[in-house]
Amino acid sequence: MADPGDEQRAALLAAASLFPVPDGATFSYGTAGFRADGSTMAPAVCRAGIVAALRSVKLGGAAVGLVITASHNPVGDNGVKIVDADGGMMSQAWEPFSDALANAPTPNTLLQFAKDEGITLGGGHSAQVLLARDTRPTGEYLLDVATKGISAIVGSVALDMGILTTPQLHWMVRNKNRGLKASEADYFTQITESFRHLLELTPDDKGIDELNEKLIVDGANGIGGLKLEQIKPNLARLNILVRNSGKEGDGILNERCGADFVQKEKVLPLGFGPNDVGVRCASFDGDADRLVYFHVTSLSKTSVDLVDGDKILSLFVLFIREQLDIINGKDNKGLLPTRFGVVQTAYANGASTEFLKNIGLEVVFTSTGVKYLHKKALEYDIGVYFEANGHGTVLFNDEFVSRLESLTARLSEAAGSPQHQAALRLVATSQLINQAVGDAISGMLLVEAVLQHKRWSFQNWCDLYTDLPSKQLKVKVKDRTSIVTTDAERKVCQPSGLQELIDKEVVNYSHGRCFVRPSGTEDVVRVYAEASTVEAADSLAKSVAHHVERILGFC
Ligand SMILES: CC(=O)N[C@H]1[C@@H](OP(=O)(O)O)O[C@H](CO)[C@@H](O)[C@@H]1O
Ligand SMILES: [Mg+2]
Repeated sequence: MADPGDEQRAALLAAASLFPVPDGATFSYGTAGFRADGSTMAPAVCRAGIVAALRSVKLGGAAVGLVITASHNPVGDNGVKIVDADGGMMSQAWEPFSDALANAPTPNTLLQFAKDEGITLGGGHSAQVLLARDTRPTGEYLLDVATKGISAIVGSVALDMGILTTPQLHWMVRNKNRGLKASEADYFTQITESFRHLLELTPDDKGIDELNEKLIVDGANGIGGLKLEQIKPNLARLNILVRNSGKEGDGILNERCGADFVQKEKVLPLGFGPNDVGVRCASFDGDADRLVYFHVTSLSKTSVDLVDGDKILSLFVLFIREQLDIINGKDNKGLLPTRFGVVQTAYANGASTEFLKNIGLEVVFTSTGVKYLHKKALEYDIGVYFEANGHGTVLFNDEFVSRLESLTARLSEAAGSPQHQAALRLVATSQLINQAVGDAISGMLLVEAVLQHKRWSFQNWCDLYTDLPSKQLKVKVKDRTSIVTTDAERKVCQPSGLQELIDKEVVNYSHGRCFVRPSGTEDVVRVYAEASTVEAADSLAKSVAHHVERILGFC
């Protein structure tokens, strides 16, 4: 009888030889998967398919996800990201293996890894991988490549879920493994229904004025705008207009539009202009996992008033805190004692952190990248996390949701009481906001529901606090990895002497703050500086960038 190991080895060799790794490949899983020019991605995507299938086998056949996307990057780029069985990012413990495999010429790395991990290939657990892609031109081809990689693990099944936003696929994987409804139609039903519930729970509902109902969304010419168009008719009390919608002929993906462009450049995306003054606008990135808001200002033709991830987080925090205070009283000793935490990164504007601390919240910091923030936020009953660039969500712990649901059932005897209403609002929030990952569409609906709840205009929201001026620079150096950081990337520990130089610069500036770190997605060192004026922030960033260039060697 043939050894099942032989069949497996032959399948791996066949897939690997279809997409040989070029000499000197240096793929790195990075902050958010493998990314590069789309035309060069096939070898890494094929191997990511193998990793995803192997991960599923390791997890006893639970569904794992694989998305073909390069998010906010230019249309010619593409990438691949693996979604773990809980709907979150792939376990970090598997990243070194993924790197090794993506850069390895033969399948031996995989067979050795499987052995080390105690995974029996062909041992009865078949793998299940759900696939999706965004709208990039190389997407269809790369999805096919990923399928071939998945098939190289004998007995595995690849399920193509279609063209989706990244958060939709995360949601599907999470739901499928929880035995819940997991189709795209189910996703749409859940978010539109919970949005409607939240609106029904708005206090003193007098309806809202026409201007506040209007929302213009910049879809980055990606998948998010297309999906939003689909659910628009089911969204009560919102008059949504989608621009850069991703429809044929509308414009190029992420080109001078989208959340990354608006947040970094602080200028209007294409398609927006003076006629939009006074209207609330939102912007998604290319795969719709980032969300920012903005206003067209009457002062300048191009600049925007930006509401970034930090202010979205602050709005969510105020809303949730209000509900918790109604249920528990200010001392948190009432019917539903709650561990409520807020997670940010070093890129959070200092004014936002101060605002959150001033209202008595526990704020913790992690390294850059959703995988770190998400993990931290899971430690709380309710954990809110956001990156300044608009990646983020609100996580409700399972045990807490059970307590919340039984409280809601108990309080239904006093239906309509403030406590019952507040508990129902929290339940609806936990169903609206994506529990697997940051999601521009569901995040936007929560923003809209909260603004209506508070009867707030965009300006009320903007005025929560004033962002400190900040500046980000990229420095190209010989080897960015020679920078090693600590304290959630806020301090440099290597090369020695660099932190002291940064400290010496910072003391010269009022409200000065500055840190440097190697990017996880680009071959650059990022410099971030904050100070009380735009000029001071620019100057601090420049001085520190010079030190980085001098010490690490400019290239
Ligand atoms: C300063 C910044 O915006 N960094 C981004 C960027 O990571 P870097 O490691 O900084 O390249 O891309 C990540 C993935 O999209 C995102 O999570 C992160 O916030
Ligand atoms: Mg994205």
